[in-house]
Amino acid sequence: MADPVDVVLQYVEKNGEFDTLQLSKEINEDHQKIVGAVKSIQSMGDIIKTDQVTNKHWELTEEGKDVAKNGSYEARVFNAIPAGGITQAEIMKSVPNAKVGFSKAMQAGWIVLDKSSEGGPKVQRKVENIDDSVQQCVSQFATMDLSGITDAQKAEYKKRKLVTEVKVVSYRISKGENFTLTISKPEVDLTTKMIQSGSWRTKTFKEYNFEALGVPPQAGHLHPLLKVRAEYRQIFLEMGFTEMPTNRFVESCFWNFDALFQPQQHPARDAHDTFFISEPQKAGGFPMEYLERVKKIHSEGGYGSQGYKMDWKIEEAEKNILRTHTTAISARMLYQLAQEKEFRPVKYFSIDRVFRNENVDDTHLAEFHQIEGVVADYGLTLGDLMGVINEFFKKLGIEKLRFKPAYNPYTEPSMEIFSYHDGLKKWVEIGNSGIFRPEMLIPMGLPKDVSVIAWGLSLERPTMIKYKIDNIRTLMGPRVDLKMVYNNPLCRLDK
Ligand SMILES: N[C@@H](Cc1ccccc1)C(=O)O
Repeated sequence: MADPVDVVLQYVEKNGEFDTLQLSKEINEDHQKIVGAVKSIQSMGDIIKTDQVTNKHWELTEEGKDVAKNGSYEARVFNAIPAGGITQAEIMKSVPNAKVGFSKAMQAGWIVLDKSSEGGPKVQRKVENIDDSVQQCVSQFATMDLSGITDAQKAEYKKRKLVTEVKVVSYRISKGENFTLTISKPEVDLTTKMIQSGSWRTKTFKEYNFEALGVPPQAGHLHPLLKVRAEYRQIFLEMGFTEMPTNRFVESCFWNFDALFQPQQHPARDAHDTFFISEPQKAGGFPMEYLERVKKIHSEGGYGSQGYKMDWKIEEAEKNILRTHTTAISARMLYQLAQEKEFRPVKYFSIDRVFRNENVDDTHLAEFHQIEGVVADYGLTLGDLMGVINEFFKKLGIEKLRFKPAYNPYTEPSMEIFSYHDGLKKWVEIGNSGIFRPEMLIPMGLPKDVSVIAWGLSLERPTMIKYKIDNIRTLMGPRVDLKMVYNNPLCRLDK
């Protein structure tokens, strides 16, 4: 088409007043293009007057079009019934959306299910003729003349997704004070040429539009997991915790299992549950005196413990794996703490990735993130553990907690943490916790009257709940849609 700005001006000159939708129809041009022209004329002063109008009208959906053409599903069910009746299974096969059609036809009293007929129940016609008022009504929606159609019918067909109500914003245009047919488009850029030739002196320039939205900056966007991680980190920091350095995915069995008093025959150390590294296969650089004490507690016991009374082999401890929990880092940190001249109480946390050789499904991946909190101090008790955990979850807005006795090789007692999920209306497991065993702490060199309480949970579970994601593969892995990352809002865990 000619310049849409000219088209609009000519049209208003000819017609005096008009609606942009009317023009769009008449010259068969995209309405948005005309609206664009109107807005650009608007920006040049009072050339035209504009009034925004909101129009609503009904349109048939694809399904609605099908019903208008071929009849309602209930009529199609009715029509598909031969003189002798038909089984329900056959009806279901022969008509699209037969389930809906069947129940509507039953409701209308058009058909019956005759249980007494030979060879099993059959669907029979109950009346001779039907009047397919749905088809008639829906067809009427296409004509834009809705006389005789009640609001209840409109609501019903909308609910059945046969029709939709569409809103279109258009503009009524009339001449303004400074109406003219010949507007010269103002310049948008001051160029070198204009300066050199001096032509800028006589040109008009477009005014700055300070209301215009800027171009969204091409900045990075945090993934939902990272947003939720930032919130958890904030909570730990508020509670005076220090972050542990978790920058290693490859860990030795020694720190991942042995230091945590996990027996060498434990099933978690199996290739079914753990990823073993082939290159390099072995780790080294262990603090040997400590390693000897770990060996001793496993094989012979000590400090009142019987140990496992089994051979402890360094070959097992040397194996490199992908860490199965961040508790390996807690072990390293506690060992380091024990090497300091004098014991000082600490509160540590970490949030990072761990790996388990699991079958992948909607809620499990072979890697996920663990959130872990550890407190070491003199004389901590189970009451302290429950207290910190309550405090921690309170900051997340979770107040209904229950603890259930559990088993971990490295904690005694151990407790699973459950919280009442208001949406699911049941208690769901949200974490695991315990008091680290003396068999783990004393070989490290920590004083005997120091106890260490700890708890762990996954980052994925609260993130999925927060962002209403029900398949973990939407959140992690090759199927992640970057739009999901761009568009998801920042989070507040307690909201
Ligand atoms: N490491 C445990 C979590 C945990 C951490 C600290 C104490 C007790 C349990 C797990 O993987 O589930």
